[in-house]
Amino acid sequence: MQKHIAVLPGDGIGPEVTEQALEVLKAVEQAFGHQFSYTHALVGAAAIDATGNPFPPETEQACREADAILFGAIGHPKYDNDPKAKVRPEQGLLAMRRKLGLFANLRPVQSYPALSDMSPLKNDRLEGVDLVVFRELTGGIYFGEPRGRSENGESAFDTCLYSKAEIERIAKLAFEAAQRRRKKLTLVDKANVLATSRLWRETVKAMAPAYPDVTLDFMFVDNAAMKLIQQPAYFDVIVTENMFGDILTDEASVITGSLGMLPSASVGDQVALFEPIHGSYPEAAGQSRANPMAAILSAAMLLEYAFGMAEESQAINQAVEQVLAEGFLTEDLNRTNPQTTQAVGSRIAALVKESVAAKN
Ligand SMILES: NC(=O)C1=CN([C@@H]2O[C@H](COP(=O)(O)OP(=O)(O)OC[C@H]3O[C@@H](n4cnc5c(N)ncnc54)[C@H](O)[C@@H]3O)[C@@H](O)[C@H]2O)C=CC1
Ligand SMILES: CC(C)CC(=O)C(=O)O
Ligand SMILES: [Mg+2]
Repeated sequence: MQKHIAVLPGDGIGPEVTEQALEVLKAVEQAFGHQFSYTHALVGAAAIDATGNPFPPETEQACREADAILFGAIGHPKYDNDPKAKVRPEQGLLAMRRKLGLFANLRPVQSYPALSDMSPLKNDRLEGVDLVVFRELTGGIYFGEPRGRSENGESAFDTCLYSKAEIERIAKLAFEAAQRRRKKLTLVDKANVLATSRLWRETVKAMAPAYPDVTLDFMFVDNAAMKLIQQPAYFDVIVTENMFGDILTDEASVITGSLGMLPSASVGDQVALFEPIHGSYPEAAGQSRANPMAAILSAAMLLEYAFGMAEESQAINQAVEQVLAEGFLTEDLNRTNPQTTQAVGSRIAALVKESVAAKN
């Protein structure tokens, strides 16, 4: 099958983990006889350095012309450490999500038995953890206007804004996912305090009768943060607003043992984008120390969701599980004998090819 992928490596570890995801995609092409073409484009600090714009028009065009987008990560300390910076890499990420209409970010979380020693959670809490967070991605406090500083600079403000339509479109996807899974949906909010959360609760509750096979419950975000650690297997599908989903999923990554394990899919009405949930991890940039699995598992999600290639996606997931079982891992998951980013990516790519060759 011929497909076209826009590749946006971004900043920090973004390029090195994306390179490994590409190596694995090339292994899939070879093993399954597909032909993918790739267009590389700039985003984030790399795009600011080259063009002054963190999401330049050429990048937007490359995204719109693609069948799917593979994204690494953005962010650079020179902006993080400058509160007065006029333009920031993160604006590129937010603009990309908004302009491409990527309103739902699906973040699956599962426990891997091979990593149980790396998770701070006790083994009995890890059993059967298989949940997915539907994080709203183009609304809420990351986008609401007005925002800024008071004239005397002594105070600052942000706006959290949601419309019923924004809530309904992501809740629909979350209800449908719950129907395909264990039929349980949890809305995480702060409806005891926030007006936006009360709108979320009212809107999602009103939709529930259309999904009679799904059990819907509600949980305050502070309680959810605790429950994710105390009893993660409680959850099936979580739907939540932008900032709560952002924070809860970094927290949920400790279930697996590393932030370098969680992939995601950002979907909307047009082209979908696939990205690890982690950031640009600047401390490790250029050192081949970062875990490439979140990026590689994002490529597996791309194959399944954007191209309908379930078997190909499964081949990657199985190769990752095998590498986990072998203990052939980067330093976040193997402190005594760590492998490089590149070695782990190449091992997964080789296993994909071997597994397909063994079947033929
Ligand atoms: N989607 C994106 O592009 C995101 C970008 N950022 C940006 O990234 C920069 C750094 O932000 P941080 O808060 O430090 O978040 P981060 O996700 O880059 O790193 C936090 C910590 O997680 C671990 N980690 C992250 N990715 C890893 C990987 N692949 N392998 C092993 N360990 C990994 C490291 O211990 C690291 O110190 C900032 O500029 C921030 O704005 C942050 C989050 C998401
Ligand atoms: C700029 C941030 C919203 C990025 C982030 O933390 C994320 O998308 O997970
Ligand atoms: Mg985040």
